[in-house]
Amino acid sequence: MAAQEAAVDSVRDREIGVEQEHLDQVYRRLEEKIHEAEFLMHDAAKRGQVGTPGALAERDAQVFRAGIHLNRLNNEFEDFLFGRIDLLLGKDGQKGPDGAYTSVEPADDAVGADNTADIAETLHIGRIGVLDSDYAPLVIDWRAPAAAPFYRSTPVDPGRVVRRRVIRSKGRKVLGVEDDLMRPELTATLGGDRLPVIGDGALMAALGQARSHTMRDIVASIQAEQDLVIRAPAASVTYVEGGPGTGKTAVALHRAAYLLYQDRRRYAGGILIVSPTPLLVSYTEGVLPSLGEEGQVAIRAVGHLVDGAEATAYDEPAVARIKGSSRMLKVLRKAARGALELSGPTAPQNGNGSGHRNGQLAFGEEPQDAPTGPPTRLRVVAFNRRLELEAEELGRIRHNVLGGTTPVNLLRPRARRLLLDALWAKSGAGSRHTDPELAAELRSSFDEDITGEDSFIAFLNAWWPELTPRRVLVAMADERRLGRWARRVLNPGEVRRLARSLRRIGPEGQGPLSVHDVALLDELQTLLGSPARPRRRRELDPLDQLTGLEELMPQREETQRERAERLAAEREEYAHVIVDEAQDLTPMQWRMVGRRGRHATWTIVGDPAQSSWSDPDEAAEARDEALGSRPRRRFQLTVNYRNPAEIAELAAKVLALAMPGMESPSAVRSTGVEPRFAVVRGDDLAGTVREEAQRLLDRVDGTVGVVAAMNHRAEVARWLEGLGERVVALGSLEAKGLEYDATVVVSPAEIADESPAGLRVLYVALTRATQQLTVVSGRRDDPDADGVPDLLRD
Ligand SMILES: Nc1ncnc2c1ncn2[C@@H]1O[C@H](COP(=O)(O)OP(=O)(O)OP(=O)(O)O)[C@@H](O)[C@H]1O
Repeated sequence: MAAQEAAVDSVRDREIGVEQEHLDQVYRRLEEKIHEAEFLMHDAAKRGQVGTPGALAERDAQVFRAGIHLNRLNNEFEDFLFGRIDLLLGKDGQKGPDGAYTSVEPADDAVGADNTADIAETLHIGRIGVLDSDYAPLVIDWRAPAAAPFYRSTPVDPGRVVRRRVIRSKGRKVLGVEDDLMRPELTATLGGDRLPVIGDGALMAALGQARSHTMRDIVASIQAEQDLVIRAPAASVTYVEGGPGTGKTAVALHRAAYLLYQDRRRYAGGILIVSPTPLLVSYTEGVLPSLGEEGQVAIRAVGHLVDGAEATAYDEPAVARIKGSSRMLKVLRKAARGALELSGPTAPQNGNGSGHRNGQLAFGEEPQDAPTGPPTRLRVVAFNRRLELEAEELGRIRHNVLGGTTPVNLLRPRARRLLLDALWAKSGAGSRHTDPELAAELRSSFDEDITGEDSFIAFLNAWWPELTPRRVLVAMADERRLGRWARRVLNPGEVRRLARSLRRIGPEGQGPLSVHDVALLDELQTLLGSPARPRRRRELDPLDQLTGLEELMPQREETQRERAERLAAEREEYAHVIVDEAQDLTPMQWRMVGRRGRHATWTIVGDPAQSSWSDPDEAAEARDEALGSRPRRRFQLTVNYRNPAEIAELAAKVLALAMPGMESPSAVRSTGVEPRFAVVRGDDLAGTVREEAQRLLDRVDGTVGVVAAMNHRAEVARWLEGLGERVVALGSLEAKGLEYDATVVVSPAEIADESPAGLRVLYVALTRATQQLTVVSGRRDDPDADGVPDLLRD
């Protein structure tokens, strides 16, 4: 027995040695490339300014890229090389651009009659591709077509793959190998020797690792059903559904990296990943650089999509429901136009006391001011005559201009023209000349006279100010006014709630916003429009005045980065939009996201069973509107890689209540550790929660998440003070998409009662742990003798 183990160990060591040799070769090759690039640079520098600026820049860029390459390999990638496949002879004998044979199916004579076969090709898979000096592949990029069999091959459908190997490495050192045999019936030889097979369970090893506060990539263990989604052609809409832990977020991120690799030019337009919470953004953000992509991908929380507006406040469910509903569109349309008329002549209001009597006052220079109402009369002097427009005429003109759907801020020139027309008619000067040319001349000098007058400019600024989205939102905080704009759309109770919630933004519009407010601001921006402004002149680019190479290096690096950042900041639309946790977007949020991908292709991942939006049908309708008639490809992910079976089973009880008939994904592993139920002693909820968190901290190496109802999260954070950085307190809605080694779920009943979608939110909370779960019941949970709360009993 011992001898057998020793033999296995020696085969393992030998195989590790084989992979180590290969990795050494890869690094040697990379260093060679760096040297080549450095030589080119020094050579170029010696020859001074012989090359054209373009050629120098190109060479310099090559050095720059090579430097980044090595830097990354040395520092960032713990496991640069992670896979290998040993393949039978292919059918067609064609090579792809990466030098590997591309056919998926084996040649007819690849396997002998006695079930023996020779390995015809061995490919190593890594985070980026490396070719040797003869352009033969040393490492194939994981996104290349030739790497697909590494993920797709299964014993049922092996293709050319005989042995699939996962290589564990750290920096330049190979630590271990794990093999799967795809064709166990074969006797395969490699270079005359029998093909060895080492251990199993590469996936299980990956899943068993402790969790940290940031997500890892899954590039070494992507599963076949996930790979299909990652590599799906980017035409139109790719729609992915799957239960908790099926890898939707991981797949979405890997897909972004794949798309960029596969068609860099097309996606130079940028990829936007929309995430539900800033917590999930910071959890996932690190994954892309490790996949070999950065710069072109923006990961943003749905509350941070509008520049200059960051959602920090939380709306109670009843308010969120109003703000998120597509009914708001009607209200906002009215408000965007109505905000011009605040307590004005055509709509007398209780108002904020209009200080403006006529056009002589300096009106509304600060559009950010709380609305004070427009002037009621225009007085000017033209051709030595005093001309006046009264409230009623002004109202008529405004009404006239506002007909149609043109954004309000873009209508100002039209309003100005109609004012001039009305004044011209008043002046009677039109009848003085019958000759059209003379009449036109007279008219234009009349216009010039008036528009040069300070009082006219001041009047126009006050009567048709440039409206900002915030200003309109502030105007909506007045309940009576909002009632008018929301007539027949919202009921009085809804108007009251909405107005009260908007008062949080304050009269200056600088108070905290919620995610739902941000979608309203974005809609208003579209309804109001931005008047054209003179463009800022582009700064001189140092590359345009290229002189010498050496001074250029540091400068160039900086300008490249700056330029990337500037482009990202200016970007309003993207070439591809990925929506994570798509089930949670409200109709108004779908509109906001939709505007950022009008010409984009889309990847949408979500799980209806985890929706915290109370009316999933309405949201689905808005989603369909945002996506238009683009054709959809649907995928389903079915395996839960996060939760052990013990936790998944418990969560399935809540799923059955929340979405009867909906199937749970099947858990891929089991730990033998059942969820634990704790009951609060006396009234000491704080003590019990703290104790359970401490208990779990002692049992796992990684993180512990404590999930409670939204309105208890601050309190729970205080209970956990001093327990260290591995433990985090979360509100139920913040837990979305995250995962921990262990979780404590505090009072399921409270979470479930929190909102109409409460059971689905509870389902989310119960599916966050990779190893252990404790449920703490309060009195409201009605626990039985074993501490199992009512909601989680059979
Ligand atoms: N093929 C895989 N290999 C290794 N780990 C995987 C694989 N697929 C998923 N995982 C891991 O499973 C966990 C869940 O993945 P992810 O968060 O992407 O799931 P999800 O479907 O978005 O879940 P939820 O809907 O609950 O947010 C992550 O830790 C992820 O790294």
